[in-house]
Amino acid sequence: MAEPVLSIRDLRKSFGALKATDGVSLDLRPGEIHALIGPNGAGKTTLIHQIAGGITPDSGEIIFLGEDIGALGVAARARRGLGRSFQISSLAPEFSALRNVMLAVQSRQGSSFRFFRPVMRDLSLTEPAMAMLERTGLASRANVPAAELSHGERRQLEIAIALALGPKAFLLDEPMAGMGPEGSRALTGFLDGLRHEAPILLVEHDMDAVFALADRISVLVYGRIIATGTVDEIRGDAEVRRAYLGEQP
Ligand SMILES: Nc1ncnc2c1ncn2[C@@H]1O[C@H](COP(=O)(O)OP(=O)(O)OP(=O)(O)O)[C@@H](O)[C@H]1O
Repeated sequence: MAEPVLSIRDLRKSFGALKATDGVSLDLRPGEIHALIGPNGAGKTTLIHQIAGGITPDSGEIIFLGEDIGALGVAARARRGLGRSFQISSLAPEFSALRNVMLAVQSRQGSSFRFFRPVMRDLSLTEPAMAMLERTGLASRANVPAAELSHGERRQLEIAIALALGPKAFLLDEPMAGMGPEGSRALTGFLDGLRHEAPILLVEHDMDAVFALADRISVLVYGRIIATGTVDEIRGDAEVRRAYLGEQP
């Protein structure tokens, strides 16, 4: 089997007496969507933040592309290709959608000197940025300020920005949240293709999306993974049904 792109080994994080991450190990393999599901407060977001670098684990390893990235900050992990889309605050609200993606393209290209060219006419930035907006279905909204985009459109913009950074893996925390049925369907189709570009660790409460997309699912309950398996294995797992799926109407 191919080497995992991302490997979490025995990760632990407590907040006071609360074990938010209690010995979590999981792999993200090339080409897969690995969904992380679990009840509210199970520790999904805390786990994603530890992988992205925003929260420091108490112990454990995070191996990305064969390298232990545990000591690196958020920006250094992103530069190595750990793409994420869950920080709406990372958008510049007054800038257009296009300009937001151009900033990401520019940061990927490095800080070359561009003092003599008006940025919006710089084709080396506008063309790839426009291509990302087209891929995420946002091209017709390219000139709209991020602040005026709908919630769903902002999620699309975050993904366009993540794509522009050339990720080798994606961390997506509830991309379907706040999307209508049509938006969820479109995003599901988009993510389906994206896995071949970079595997995706997907935190999602929308079970239709999870069951449609996931190659594997890990179920997190009280900071521990109680099961990892295919959609069929997880649906048929008695403990999972009791701890989580059974709660769903
Ligand atoms: N900074 C913090 N300080 C103290 N407790 C925290 C902190 N962050 C998270 N927690 C607690 O850790 C536990 C896990 O929270 P987390 O947000 O990771 O869960 P989650 O699975 O993402 O939940 P949801 O599905 O509701 O988003 C919760 O009990 C939460 O209250």
